[in-house]
Amino acid sequence: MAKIVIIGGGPAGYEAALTGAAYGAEITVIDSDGIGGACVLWDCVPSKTFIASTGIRTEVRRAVDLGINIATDQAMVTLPQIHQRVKDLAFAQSADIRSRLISEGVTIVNGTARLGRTGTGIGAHEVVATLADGTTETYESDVVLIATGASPRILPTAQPDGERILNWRQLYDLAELPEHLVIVGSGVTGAEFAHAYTELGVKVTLVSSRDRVLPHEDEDAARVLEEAFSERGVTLIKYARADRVTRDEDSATVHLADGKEVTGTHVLMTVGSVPNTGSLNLEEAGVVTDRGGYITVDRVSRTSAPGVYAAGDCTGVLPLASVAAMQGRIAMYHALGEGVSPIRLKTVASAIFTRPEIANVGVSQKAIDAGEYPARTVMLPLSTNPRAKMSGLRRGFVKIFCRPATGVVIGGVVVAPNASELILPIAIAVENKLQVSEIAQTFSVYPSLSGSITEAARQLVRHDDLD
Ligand SMILES: Cc1cc2nc3c(=O)[nH]c(=O)nc-3n(C[C@H](O)[C@H](O)[C@H](O)COP(=O)(O)OP(=O)(O)OC[C@H]3O[C@@H](n4cnc5c(N)ncnc54)[C@H](O)[C@@H]3O)c2cc1C
Ligand SMILES: NC(=O)c1ccc[n+]([C@@H]2O[C@H](COP(=O)([O-])OP(=O)(O)OC[C@H]3O[C@@H](n4cnc5c(N)ncnc54)[C@H](O)[C@@H]3O)[C@@H](O)[C@H]2O)c1
Repeated sequence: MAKIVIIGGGPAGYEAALTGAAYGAEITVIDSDGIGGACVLWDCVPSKTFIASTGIRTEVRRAVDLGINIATDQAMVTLPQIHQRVKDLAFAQSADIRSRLISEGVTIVNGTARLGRTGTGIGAHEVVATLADGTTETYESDVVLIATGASPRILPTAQPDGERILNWRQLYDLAELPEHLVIVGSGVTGAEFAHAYTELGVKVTLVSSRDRVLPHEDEDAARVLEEAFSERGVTLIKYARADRVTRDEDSATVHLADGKEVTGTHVLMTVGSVPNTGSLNLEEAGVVTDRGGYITVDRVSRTSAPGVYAAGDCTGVLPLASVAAMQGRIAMYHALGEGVSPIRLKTVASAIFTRPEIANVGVSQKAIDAGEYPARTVMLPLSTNPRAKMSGLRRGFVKIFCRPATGVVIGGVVVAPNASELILPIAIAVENKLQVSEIAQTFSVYPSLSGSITEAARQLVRHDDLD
């Protein structure tokens, strides 16, 4: 029976553990903070749970347009209750995953691990764990998987103090809503929290180092979100780099590189993450990292050291829970000699949980416009969709991209309140190389937002002589 030690119990680590156990391997997971990892305890799950509460206020705000008169200020926010719900849900999910691992025969160790001796062959590796009581324990294994995730990036001149200068993991300990929240960084994390706090009635200023929010996402989608933000009173400061952040008794100030200042009651730093790889003893073990400290892996999660695999955010491949989990499973298939398909990032679906949500899959519009992929494209505004009209939705669209000659779907974007759900048919089409005609011929419910997906596909078919 193969002995496998997994360092880190987030999606990469726990999904790998379940896969390895299913194939009969003897699995030990060593985790320092809690099973489920940062994903479940501090990042993805808490933020989406928090956003679910703010979504209720979104509906209240919109209700008046549909003839239901609820004053938004009557929808009182009970912040401690929201925070408690976030924490309870995160801990319950962590406990669920822990029980599942134990029931599958996985050994769980609470400790901080690093690589010890590495070599090739059976029992060639040692992993040294410092346990909660300060003692160390050494685990021998045939295979090691490193799945240690990442942590919020901290600017030395903007140290979070948990009171006025915050990272996103400290938000759920605030006793009261900020009066004016200044968010530094307009990536996905910054945009999601700008949305959430605005919906809770907080004045938000978003400091973006680039020309727009979501610089890495679809430009049309980012424009829709910017319009929605502007309508809800978010102040967006573009081309602004934060040099440092200072605080006094009841305010915090972001000092920008051009000399200007932005003051709020609180500052939230969302300036990216750094991999948790600094104290793993990687260099001595022959595991190569890049300059940012991310572990270099191939498409089956192998590192440069034989028998040592890595998966998830510590590899920097694509920091999503779904990708971390897939990398972890692939590592186990490969290590255990099972059939394995290398990871395909072009089929990954992801979503940004703002209002509207932004979801995408496959090839991007930017890559098509740059000539990297020949494609025919369609962009269908949701304003023409009957269900959208009935629900009073003014914003959003569906984009589908397909190969010019064959009509094979290669990507798409959905901007809609539930885009994270609506992207699935396009993701299935991309994964299975379906043609636009196959989506077009599929019955969608009338009236439904998904009708815009079949309609967009029909518009592409119409111009496609060969299908
Ligand atoms: C605010 C936010 C929201 C997000 N929302 C989404 C979303 O909606 N959808 C999505 O797909 N992704 C989302 N992500 C990304 C997602 O959270 C990550 O991609 C995911 O957590 C990566 O999983 P992982 O297993 O690599 O690492 P993690 O979840 O970070 O788990 C790693 C674990 O390893 C432990 N560890 C670290 N070092 C050691 C050590 N030396 N010894 C033992 N244990 C160690 C850590 O404590 C942690 O428990 C979000 C990220 C952020 C920041
Ligand atoms: N819904 C989701 O799936 C979800 C949610 C959150 C995060 N994530 C994952 O995490 C990844 C990282 O997202 P993120 O937003 O945390 O980080 P990011 O690195 O994508 O964005 C950070 C932003 O901060 C800016 N920045 C850096 N230093 C700055 C400074 N001094 N002043 C002003 N701006 C500065 C950067 O230019 C960048 O645009 C995402 O790409 C995604 O894969 C996913």
